[in-house]
Amino acid sequence: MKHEKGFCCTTVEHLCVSAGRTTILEDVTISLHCGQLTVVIGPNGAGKTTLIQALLGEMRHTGRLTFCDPQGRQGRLSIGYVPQSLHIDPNSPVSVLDFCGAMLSSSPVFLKAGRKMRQRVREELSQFGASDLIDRRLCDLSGGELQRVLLAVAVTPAPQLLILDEPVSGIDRNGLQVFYERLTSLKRERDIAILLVSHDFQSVAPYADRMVLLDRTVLCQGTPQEVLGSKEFQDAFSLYVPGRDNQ
Ligand SMILES: Nc1ncnc2c1ncn2[C@@H]1O[C@H](COP(=O)(O)OP(=O)(O)OP(=O)(O)O)[C@@H](O)[C@H]1O
Repeated sequence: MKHEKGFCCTTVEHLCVSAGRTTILEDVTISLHCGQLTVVIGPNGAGKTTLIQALLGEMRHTGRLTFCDPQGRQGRLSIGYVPQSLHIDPNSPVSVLDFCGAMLSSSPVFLKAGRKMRQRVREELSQFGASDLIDRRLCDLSGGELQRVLLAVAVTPAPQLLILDEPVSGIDRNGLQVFYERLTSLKRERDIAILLVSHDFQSVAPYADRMVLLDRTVLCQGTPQEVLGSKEFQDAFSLYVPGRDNQ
């Protein structure tokens, strides 16, 4: 049965991460709805990257991460991930086709993709305006080009949750808008919950459905307007806003 859009939900409950005696994240509770873009913001060292690592299971944590369908049944959560950057050997001969083919088929990267796989990769890349990159070497791509390729791989097949860590570095203003518009189409057409960590909260705000202000714990969450207008936001970024009570 096809579910109604926006009704599936990934819930992060009471997530805590410690390193030795240091508590990096404490009691983080967030709901991430399918078809919505949730943007996590916070000052440097707030724990944004740690949150992503914990959600990906790369960092030990306590708390629960659950996925529920519209009937409230718990299911297995599939996650797609686009990292902030990827270290690629500048001499690596691996092409975009080699990389995507290996990711989509789980074959070793040295096995050349056949005609069918080439067609499939081209189709996936075309949805992100990246089909012309198919024969380029990965190491020759710009930051923005690489992000598009990684995004195409991360959403094939469509995960329930897509996590993006600061994917805008290396992308200019125009590229940034196109990128956010692509995310908007993605969440609508594929009904994916998207979690985006961003420093550029002003640019991303018009595209965000929800915003979470993090600093060790969740200080504030709600619509972008609610969060960006909150006292917690002002305090976290030490802002003085003329015309309002800054006490
Ligand atoms: N493995 C670790 N052991 C000890 N401390 C850690 C570890 N990983 C991160 N930290 C500390 O946890 C805090 C949060 O780090 P994190 O990188 O998650 O923050 P962030 O919000 O992503 O920061 P930025 O915006 O600067 O990238 C920092 O003070 C960092 O030094």
